[in-house]
Amino acid sequence: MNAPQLIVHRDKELMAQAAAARLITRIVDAQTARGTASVVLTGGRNGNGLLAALRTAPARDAIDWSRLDLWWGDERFLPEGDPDRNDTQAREALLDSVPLDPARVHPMPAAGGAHGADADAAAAAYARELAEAARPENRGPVPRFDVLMLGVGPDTHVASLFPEHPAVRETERTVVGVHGAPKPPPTRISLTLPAIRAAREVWLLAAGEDKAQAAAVALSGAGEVQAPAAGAYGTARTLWLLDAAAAARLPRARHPEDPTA
Ligand SMILES: O=C(O)[C@H](O)[C@@H](O)[C@H](O)[C@H](O)COP(=O)(O)O
Repeated sequence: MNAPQLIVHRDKELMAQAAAARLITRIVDAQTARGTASVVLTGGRNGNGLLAALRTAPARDAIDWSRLDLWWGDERFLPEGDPDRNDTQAREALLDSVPLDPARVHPMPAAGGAHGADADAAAAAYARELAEAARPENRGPVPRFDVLMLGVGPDTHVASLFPEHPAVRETERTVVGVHGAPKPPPTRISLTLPAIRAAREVWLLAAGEDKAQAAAVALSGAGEVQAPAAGAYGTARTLWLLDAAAAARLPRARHPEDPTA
């Protein structure tokens, strides 16, 4: 496992803008090298804040939007178009403003769709979609994700993997249904840690003082069942993008001087 890198920005607005700029560069590098790029989106305020910052970024259209694959790390299992769905919020923040290829945007199934109210069946269908997109050279039954982004919850959850819940213990499946989630809504779909760890780069987004304890716990050597964020790392890079408030409880040794102070 590669050691997490930490970057601390002055405040959450600057963190979102800097992370958006970083994502543009990463996508352009991948598209230049391989003709395509693949990104996994996260829900939540920090994730949507990054997408909104990307929408207004001056270099936004350096990205070839027609050659970008978008997946989700988790989804609230609600009807299509529900305002609380992560994909609804992502479309409002960015996706409806850029010329993506709809065939390359992969939302997780909605409640009341092909799988009715069965979140487990919906999760299995998304796992099949991922497996179908995988190439022989990929690590397991998911495609190569260039960047997989994860908001970090105050309890250290990432995606819809909550401390001590069954989904965080999954070692085989890539996508699971989540029931009884402590963060509403209770029924969700989530990538599992094995799927997350297949990504080249995993970026964890944590801004706000309500994330300070979670960052300190996750970066202190806690186990992944107790602190799922501790189990989120990439094959090439693991990057924590924080603001000063979220970094406030990190031990000095883990708290790089804020380069933007
Ligand atoms: O479906 C969700 O709610 C998200 O995917 C979830 O994992 C989120 O990223 C964290 O809870 C952080 O959310 P905030 O950034 O809003 O604190």
